[in-house]
Amino acid sequence: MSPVNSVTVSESNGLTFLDVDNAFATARISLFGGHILSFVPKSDNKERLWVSPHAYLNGERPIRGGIPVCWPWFSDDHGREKGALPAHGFLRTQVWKLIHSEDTESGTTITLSPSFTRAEGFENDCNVTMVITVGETMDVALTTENTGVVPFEFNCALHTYFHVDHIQHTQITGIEGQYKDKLDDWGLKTTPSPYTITGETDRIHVAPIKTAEIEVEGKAFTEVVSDGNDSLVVWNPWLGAASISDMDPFGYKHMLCVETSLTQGKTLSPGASHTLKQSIVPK
Ligand SMILES: O=P(O)(O)OC[C@H]1O[C@@H](O)[C@H](O)[C@@H](O)[C@@H]1O
Repeated sequence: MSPVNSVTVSESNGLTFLDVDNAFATARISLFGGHILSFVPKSDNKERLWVSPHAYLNGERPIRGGIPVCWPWFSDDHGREKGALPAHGFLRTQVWKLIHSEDTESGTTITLSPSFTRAEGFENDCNVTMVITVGETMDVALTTENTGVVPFEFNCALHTYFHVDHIQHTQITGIEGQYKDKLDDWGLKTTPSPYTITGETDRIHVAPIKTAEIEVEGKAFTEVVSDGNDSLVVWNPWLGAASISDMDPFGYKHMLCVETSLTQGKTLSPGASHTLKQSIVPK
């Protein structure tokens, strides 16, 4: 379909990109992965997302940065041995379709859908759509609908890489309680207060946390509002970035993943649907 006036379509290295430019913000979306790469609100012209300068933007690998869509499993939680199936599922490495676009008084809405939702490790009938609204805030809603005759279980995440000027001057507010530490055999730990990032961090906060805020240099920068989640994941590879081929060794200084997630297994009955939402709210 032809998109609306605020959206420009371009191609590069075999990938198709949608660039949104409206009264409120600019944004960039790759149809490969249904992957949002940029959100710059016009209120302050500051980029809210981070994309690695070494990201593969040619369809060979998932894109490092922006908002990878994890579905129908999170990380390697696919029930087989690690590496047997792609980490974070198979939506972030396929080409999505543009279903609809619309300009409204409050922004531009783009609806995307993956080309396929059934693959090794997940053989169920369902529809997946993602509605992206680019306005004063960026709102992303990922809906999974069971169109089959048997229930199924799935997980998903909006694995957002937020841009921060410097990780050592960054603090997260709004997260309390315990988290599961992937770096310590999933041991349960107490969330630090203040919540700063001082080393490699890979945590699943298993609670339906609705609002978390990223503060940089003591000032609120980006609020992350979640809905339909059972967890919030916080990830920064720190010096481990040096061993990630599509990150540079110091890339960790300018990013922080705060991921609106389902990690505990959501069962959908036939006919039922679930929406995972993340809003990125500039402060
Ligand atoms: O390198 P990937 O597959 O994009 O994953 C990045 C990270 O994603 C996070 O969500 C996981 O908690 C980490 O364990 C993982 O390393």
